[in-house]
Amino acid sequence: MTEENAMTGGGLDEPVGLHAFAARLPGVIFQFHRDHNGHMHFPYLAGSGTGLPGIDRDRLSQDARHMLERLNAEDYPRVMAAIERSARWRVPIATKFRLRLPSRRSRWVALRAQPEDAKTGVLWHGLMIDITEQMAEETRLRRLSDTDDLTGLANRRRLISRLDEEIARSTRHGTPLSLMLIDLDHFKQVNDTWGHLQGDQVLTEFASLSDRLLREEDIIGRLGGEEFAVVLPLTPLVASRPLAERLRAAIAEHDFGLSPGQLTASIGLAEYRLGEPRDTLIDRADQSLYAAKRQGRNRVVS
Ligand SMILES: Nc1nc2c(ncn2[C@@H]2O[C@H](COP(=O)(O)OP(=O)(O)OP(=O)(O)O)[C@@H](O)[C@H]2O)c(=O)[nH]1
Repeated sequence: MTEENAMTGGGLDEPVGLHAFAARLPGVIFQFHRDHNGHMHFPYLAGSGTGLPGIDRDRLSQDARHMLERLNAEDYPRVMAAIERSARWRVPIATKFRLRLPSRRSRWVALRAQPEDAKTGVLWHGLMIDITEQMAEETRLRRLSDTDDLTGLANRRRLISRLDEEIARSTRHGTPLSLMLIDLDHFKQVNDTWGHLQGDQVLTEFASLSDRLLREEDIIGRLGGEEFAVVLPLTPLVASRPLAERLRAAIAEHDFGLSPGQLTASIGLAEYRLGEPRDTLIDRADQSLYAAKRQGRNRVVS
């Protein structure tokens, strides 16, 4: 599109002014000013986004707080820090935030702005664009890539990432953390006797049974095949044992639609030792699990 075309309304001959053109943009362009006393306002603000309910352009031209007050509480410190960093080092702002609307719904907004020195402070030239739909799609994709297809539990990647987060938390605060590995016993026989589809059904049912029995803060995931893991935050070994025992008993008693005494599980436990690598913790839980299998299965070993 040539510049001349861009300045004509709907591609017709009638020319439109820059402001009318800006008002039609699917977003917002702005100038944002912060004076030496920290007062902020928008000397220029245009675009279709300025028509959002609750956004008063005239008030914003006097005082930016009218918009900053509408930022989601979680995002507010991050946005303010980005403005501060940009003002101090004259680096561009690139951030995103949620803007609360009067309907109590909120929209995700991406913001890019370039700072420059102004006599009275710092002046930014920037744009904002609504990215609510993209953020929803991103969340959906992340959930898909984090989830085990068959059982709907966290997959290995997600579980290991949550384990790493909990290890970091435990290291920082000195709080206890345990890891439980669960392996269904003789699962090959389930498949061989009842067929692979029934095997899949058992795995799904096992997943929802375990999910129901665990506490809200416990994180269960499927490591692969018939092996599962549970990250138990704020839980020392002495407290994880009864939990594992309850789970083991519930599995042994549950009717999976196979023959009686049908399905059992072996469980290995280990408590995180301050400073040990994540894989060492997994190895120790795995050794406990192996011991449970060796000792006859359908048991908990720590
Ligand atoms: N139906 C089904 N079976 C699976 C799936 N993933 C792994 N398996 C089966 O799980 C079985 C695991 O067998 P093994 O590793 O020999 O262990 P096991 O028979 O459970 O014996 P122990 O663990 O020693 O008690 C294999 O037959 C795999 O095919 C799955 O997604 N669906």
